Amino acid sequence: MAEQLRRTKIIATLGPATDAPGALKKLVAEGVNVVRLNLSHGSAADHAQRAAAVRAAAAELGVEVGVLADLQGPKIRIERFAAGPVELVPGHLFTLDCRADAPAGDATRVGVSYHDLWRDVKPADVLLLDDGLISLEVLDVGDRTIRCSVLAGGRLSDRKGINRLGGGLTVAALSDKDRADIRLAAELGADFLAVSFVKVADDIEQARRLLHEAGGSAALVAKIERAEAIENLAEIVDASDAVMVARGDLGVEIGDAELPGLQKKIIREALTRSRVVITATQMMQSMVESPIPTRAEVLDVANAVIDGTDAVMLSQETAAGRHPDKAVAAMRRVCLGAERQFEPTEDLSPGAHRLDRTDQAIALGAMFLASQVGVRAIVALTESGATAQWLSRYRSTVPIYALSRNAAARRRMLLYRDVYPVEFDAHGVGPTQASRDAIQHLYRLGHLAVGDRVLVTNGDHTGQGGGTNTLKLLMVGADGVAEGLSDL
Ligand SMILES: Nc1ncnc2c1ncn2[C@@H]1O[C@H](COP(=O)(O)OP(=O)(O)OP(=O)(O)O)[C@@H](O)[C@H]1O
Ligand SMILES: CC(=O)C(=O)O
Ligand SMILES: [K+]
Ligand SMILES: [Mg+2]
Repeated sequence: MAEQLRRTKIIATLGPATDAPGALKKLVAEGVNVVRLNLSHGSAADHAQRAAAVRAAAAELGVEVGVLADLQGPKIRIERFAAGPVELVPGHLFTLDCRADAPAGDATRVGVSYHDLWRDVKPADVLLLDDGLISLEVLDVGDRTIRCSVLAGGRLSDRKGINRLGGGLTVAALSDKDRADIRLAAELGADFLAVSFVKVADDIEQARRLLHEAGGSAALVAKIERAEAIENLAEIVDASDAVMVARGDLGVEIGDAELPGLQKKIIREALTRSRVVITATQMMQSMVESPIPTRAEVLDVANAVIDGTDAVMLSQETAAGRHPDKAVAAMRRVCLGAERQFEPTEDLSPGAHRLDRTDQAIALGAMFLASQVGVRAIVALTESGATAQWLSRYRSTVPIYALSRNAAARRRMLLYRDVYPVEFDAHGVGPTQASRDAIQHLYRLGHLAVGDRVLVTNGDHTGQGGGTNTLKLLMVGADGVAEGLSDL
């Protein structure tokens, strides 16, 4: 039997743990499709070096890997400790020092990045640190200091985030650092730009404008991690290319008990609006230390796959964990298992997905036919990747080979569930010949075999983005030469 293709895509965050010699290459070999540069940590030089290193590793292995740059956004963080991580003990006092010149922290106090924080909190507020692993209750607020009692303690290290339970603790949408980082993302040639703490569609439109001004062409990812983003979900999804269920901050802003329902809601909203969706944070958290995931983590990753996510993401597990490559291997294994055991059921009735464009209609036609006559694959000849995006919004079991000469488009398609981008240039031949050449190319690569039925989508004019307007049903003949078939 042919090796099972993995349909769900894997994103891994880079960091100190992936800087070790050979570490990146292992990660890529284990199946990472896209790497995330978290612009909340490290210098521009670190990110440039990591982007170059991952491209070198991918080239060496003969695969394509995309780069996602994740803006810090208006996240409030603690500053650094004088002598490494501290241990917070429940019931003990801990003070947040909001002065600009606060000294490096210790087990009793630490500075914060937002110097007006003391104006925004009041006694009895609960502050959550490190995505909720540690919590503090505000006792009193003095001049530039917030005195707290530790509710849930634990190890606290430099630059962890602070949220208030119930939300509402953030400053303006795009900071000066974010603006500089958008220019950095353009310089690095990032394939995806993730915008943190989005509240309204305009946050995405602003980021897109700044990115274009800087010469970037990345796809825009809206991180859904605030209460306001849930209220404005439809307009934000429409304004973005992809959305991320950013469970770390979302869980502390809205309460962790709401996460399962919100994850399903965000994934459904993304798919029906023809957008891509990433599920992120603490998916394999115990693997920061442990070489194997917990049962709960296995179920969590599998459930995200069953919910219909395009991609699952690793954060600290790969950025600062002890077993980055094992975390990727575990994710791959669990995704494959979930994909084997659960047959997606897609609603192909009219109205279940939006149809605004001809290429979307062709994609629906292809999916409907695939479900009726049974095909080995859908082959999409695509310039911009748009047809592959529309095809992949349906949850089916048919692999979609997306053939494009455009490397940037191929890397963007790396996030789409069920889509396998393949480099292919039709070299100016007409559409009929291009479809036949594409099938033979996939046959020679070993993706198709004699006797396979395939659906091909194409445009009347090859090399035109958004021009897909034809659908063909063909069979692979001897030597991979396509033949028509009259009987089903
Ligand atoms: N590039 C990096 N350099 C140093 N440490 C990193 C880096 N990336 C991640 N880490 C460590 O891993 C932890 C978890 O990674 P993650 O990317 O989820 O960060 P975060 O600060 O929680 O994220 P976000 O700002 O996106 O909410 C970080 O808090 C940090 O301790
Ligand atoms: C990824 C991220 O920013 C979060 O989960 O909060
Ligand atoms: K970030
Ligand atoms: Mg976040």
